[in-house]
Amino acid sequence: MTVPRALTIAGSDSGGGAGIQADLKTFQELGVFGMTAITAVTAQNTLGVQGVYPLSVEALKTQIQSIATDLNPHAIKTGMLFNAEMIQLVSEQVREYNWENLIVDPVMVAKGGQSLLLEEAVEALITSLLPLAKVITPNIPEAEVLTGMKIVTLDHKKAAAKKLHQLGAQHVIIKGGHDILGDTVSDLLYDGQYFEEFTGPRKETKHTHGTGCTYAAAITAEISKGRSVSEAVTTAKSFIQAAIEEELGFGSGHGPTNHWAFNKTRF
Ligand SMILES: Nc1ncnc2c1ncn2[C@@H]1O[C@H](COP(=O)(O)OP(=O)(O)OP(=O)(O)O)[C@@H](O)[C@H]1O
Ligand SMILES: Cc1ncc(COP(=O)(O)O)c(N)n1
Repeated sequence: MTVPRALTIAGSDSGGGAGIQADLKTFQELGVFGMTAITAVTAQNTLGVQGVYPLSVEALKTQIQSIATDLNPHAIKTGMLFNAEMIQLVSEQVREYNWENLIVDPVMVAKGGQSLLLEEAVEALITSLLPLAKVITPNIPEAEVLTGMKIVTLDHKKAAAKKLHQLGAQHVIIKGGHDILGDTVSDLLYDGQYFEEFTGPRKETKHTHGTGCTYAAAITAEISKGRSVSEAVTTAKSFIQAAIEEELGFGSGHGPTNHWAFNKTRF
């Protein structure tokens, strides 16, 4: 039996709700062996980001090399990439190792508003990494930055998804967490031909730290098992819905989601 294996290239969140920690917990819950290449160490809790300590480009390069030359991941996810040099390096390595199952979560700012990607790195993300992505998972503000378009209506979302596809991403998912408030939250998937919506009930809660990381990690885990993008998003939506609904409720600010809720509801 082949053990599905996934690599996350992202920042460490000391608070455990987002970044590398959210990715590993999600991989584990979905039965996938997780590996990591860390871009930066952050000091965070539910109140915000108290420090960002990027690693050297050399340190990132060697981590990815170690994994690529021995452990053969079936899918690769990127999260916080911090600067243009790291984006350039990851793009080169994705090409060098012929990694086709690349899921790009274009992390830009944390919930509390602190920057996790330098402004001058956005161009590198668009020109170097986006064209290599099998799936890109921006939230609405990230999709606005990447496309230069204002997104309010469903038609705007569709136009932005088309533009991101034209820029080279094979599949685009524009997430609805930041949508105008309603009873439901809808994520829009575009594969270059068809649109598909994934909709669930909106939970009124402040405990949404790491929702984006967790969702993209669940998509990555399912793709590492050989699922189609649409199948992977279906599972990921159920995973994040359970993780938000069964909230853990600790921390004085934006608390983490519940990574074990999905399996608890199934068994
Ligand atoms: N209040 C909510 N209730 C139910 N589902 C939600 C809620 N908020 C976000 N989601 C879902 O969580 C996933 C992540 O969406 P969101 O738009 O919040 O991403 P994000 O902004 O990148 O996350 P993050 O806040 O971690 O940066 C999507 O599937 C979205 O539909
Ligand atoms: C290391 C790291 N990566 C990603 C996020 C985004 O998550 P959120 O927007 O929920 O704070 C984060 N806070 N920290």
